[in-house]
Amino acid sequence: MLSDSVEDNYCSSSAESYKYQSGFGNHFSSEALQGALPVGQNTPQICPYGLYSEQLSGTAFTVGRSGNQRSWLYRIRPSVMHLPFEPYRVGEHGIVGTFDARTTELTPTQIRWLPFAITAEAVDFVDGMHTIGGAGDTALKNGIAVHIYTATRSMDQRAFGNSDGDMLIVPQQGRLDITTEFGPMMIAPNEIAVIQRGIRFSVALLDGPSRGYILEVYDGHFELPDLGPIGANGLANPRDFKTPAARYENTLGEWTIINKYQGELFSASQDHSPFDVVAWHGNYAPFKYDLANFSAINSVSFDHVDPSIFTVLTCKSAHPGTAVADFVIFPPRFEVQARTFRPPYFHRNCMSEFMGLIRGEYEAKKGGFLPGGASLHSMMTPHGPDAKTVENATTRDLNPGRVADGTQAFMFESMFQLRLTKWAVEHKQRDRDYYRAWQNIPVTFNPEKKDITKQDILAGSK
Ligand SMILES: O=C(O)Cc1cc(O)ccc1O
Ligand SMILES: [Fe+2]
Repeated sequence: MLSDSVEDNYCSSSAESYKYQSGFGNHFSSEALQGALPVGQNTPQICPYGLYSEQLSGTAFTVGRSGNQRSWLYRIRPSVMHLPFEPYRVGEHGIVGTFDARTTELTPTQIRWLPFAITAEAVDFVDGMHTIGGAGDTALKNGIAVHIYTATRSMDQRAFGNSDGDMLIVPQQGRLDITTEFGPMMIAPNEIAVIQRGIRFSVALLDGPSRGYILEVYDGHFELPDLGPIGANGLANPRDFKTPAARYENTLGEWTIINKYQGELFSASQDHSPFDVVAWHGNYAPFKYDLANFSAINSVSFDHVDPSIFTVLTCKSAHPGTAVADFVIFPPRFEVQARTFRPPYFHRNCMSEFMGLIRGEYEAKKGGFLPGGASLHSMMTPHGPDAKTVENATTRDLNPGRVADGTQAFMFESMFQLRLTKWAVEHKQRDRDYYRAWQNIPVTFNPEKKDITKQDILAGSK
């Protein structure tokens, strides 16, 4: 038997400590100690090195083979060795998991938030998580939530596990060192991580005050979109996804497990590190992806292509082609379309569009939509480029050019109608003047002249 506290091969602060396995949806195998994975079976009577085997199911046992997800963890102690869960900060934490009239408010209006302020107080990733809005109910495994996190300190001997859904984390400021049961991973702004239901993790801040966005889905898992006529390659390529390699710590000490269950938080203490998984195998495992690896595809002739062309990951619903949520980005790229109104078009959508900005400027809104801020254009609510963008788009020369250089905006697009938390609706960073973005769009209609020129538009705007 290994004795407690003698062995500690976990050190997350140096770059060499991150080792990844490449691929999307693979059946991975990883061991931090050679020979720790049982050969030929999952549950030997006694596992190598005296480890315990534990299955983590990401889908019901009986889900068909192509969709079935589970992993086997070989750990020093089974994760059940903790004291009972007790309510944690009831009524105080910022998280919501049921989106009804008790917890949330409704408005179809266009909403924008200036960058969410990062508190000066010492707040870790869990305590710094606030729900902006969502739909549905975790208990029915139906719906989504959108959260913002702002954090100023690392989680200290605390691990977080979410019984309610999978979380897609989009850091906007500050690199995150995320220790997971499957091993450590580091994500920087312009990278994302997905941590699925039930997987415990702890977030350390590598660059001080940090901020980012979280998309949580209560059912299904994120997958790569089908490519159809695009062919076998392009958009997010499978081999650019990275899953951590096993790394464990064998330490005693007081740990707190915070469990999000039905939108409430519960805490349980235990006398040892939860990151004691020495080896694991399976296809239910967290992963990260660098958005710079996205191979963007778009029109090389004319017209603005729908933003679905930039889908990184999708969580499918039961309705083919209609997503519980898509994670879409607006990456730097060339723009070459001829005779085209190039920015995002005016739009009313049967889906909800929540957007955030990681860095730079978004092509449809040159001011007001800022890194660390957000916008929500709800189902069928009109939106589109602001007045300045419209003027530029209708009067500019359409040379080939670059769009969005140095920027990265993204959208969580969902089939659900979102309700907003009071926190979000009343937030002091809410931009009450957002509607003004569209008020000065000029009327260029002239029933006597079919072929309106740039000069006509410029003359009209004087
Ligand atoms: O800015 C938006 O609203 C997102 C968006 C972008 C785009 O290129 C086309 C449609 C659309 O809704
Ligand atoms: Fe839109």
